Amino acid sequence: MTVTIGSRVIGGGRPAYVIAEIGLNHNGDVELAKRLIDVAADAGADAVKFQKRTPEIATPEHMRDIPRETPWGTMTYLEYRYRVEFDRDQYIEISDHAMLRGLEWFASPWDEPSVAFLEDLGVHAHKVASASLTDHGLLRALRDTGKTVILSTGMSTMDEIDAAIDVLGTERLLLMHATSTYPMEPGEANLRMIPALRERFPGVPVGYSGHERGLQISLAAVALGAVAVERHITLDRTMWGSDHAASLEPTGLQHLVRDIRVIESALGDGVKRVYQSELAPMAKLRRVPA
Ligand SMILES: C=C(OP(=O)(O)O)C(=O)O
Repeated sequence: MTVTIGSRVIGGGRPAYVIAEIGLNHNGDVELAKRLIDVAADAGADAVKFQKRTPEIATPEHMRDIPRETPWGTMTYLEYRYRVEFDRDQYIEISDHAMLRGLEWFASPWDEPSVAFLEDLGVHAHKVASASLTDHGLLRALRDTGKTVILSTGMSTMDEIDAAIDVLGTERLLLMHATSTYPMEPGEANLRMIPALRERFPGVPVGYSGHERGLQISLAAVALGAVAVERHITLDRTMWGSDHAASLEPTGLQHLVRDIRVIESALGDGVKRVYQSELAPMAKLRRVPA
C-alpha cells in the first residue's frame, strides 16, 4: 500500500521519502528556517517538517514555570515555547520558500487548534509526534482532515500503537518506528521493529524517525525496508537548543540522501541473474568442467 503527500507517492517500492525535520532548530528565526530549507533542498530531501504548538495547551502543566536559560535571557519554559513559535505570516513565508525550492512542507501539530492552523495553510500531510500518540482527541482531528498522517511510535507500547491506529485507520497512514531519546544510543534503536510493524499492520507503509548520531542506523533502516526516513537537521550541532546535538549538519544530510540512493539501487529485486558485466570475469576465472 502507498500513501501520497503532495505530488510524492511513498511506499510500494519507491525511493525512500526523506523528511528533513527542522522542528524547533530554527530557534524562532524565519531566516534560519529558510536557510535550513535550502540545506534540505540542496541535499535532495523530499520534505521539510516543523512542529506547531499552542503553547498554553501543548506544554505539560508541570513544565510551564520551570526557569530556562535561553539566548534571549532567563524565561519560563512556557515563555520559551512561545518564543520559538511562528505566526501565520511567518509560516506563509516559510511555505513559499519551501515551494520555491521544490519541497513539500508539513508539521507535527501538538494540539487541536494547531491542526486547524496548519489546515488553513493548506498542508498536504500531518505528523503525529511520538509524544502525541496517546492524544486521541488530536488523532481524531487529524483523521478528520482526510490527509495522510505520519504516526511516530517512540515512547509507546504496542497496545498504545494499536489504540492509536484504531482511531486513525490504516488507509492514509504512514507509520514511523522511533525511539525517543536525544541522541539515541544504537542499542535502543531496535530496527527489527520495522519488519515487525509491517507484519502487524499489513499494507501500512513503515518508515523510520531517527535521533541517533551519524548515519549508519538510518541507512540500516532503509536496508530493512523503511519507506521514509526523518532526521533532524541543523546548521551547527553546537547551537543552543535541545535538538541540535541529535541533528545532522548540511554535509551529513547530503551524505544520508546519497547513501540511501546507493542502498536502494544495491538492494535489487532478489531475482538471481548473471550480469553482462560478470561474463568477462567468468570467462577468466571459471574452469570449464572436463
Ligand atoms: C517529535 C516528533 O517526532 P518523533 O517522535 O518522530 O521524533 C515530531 O514530529 O514533532
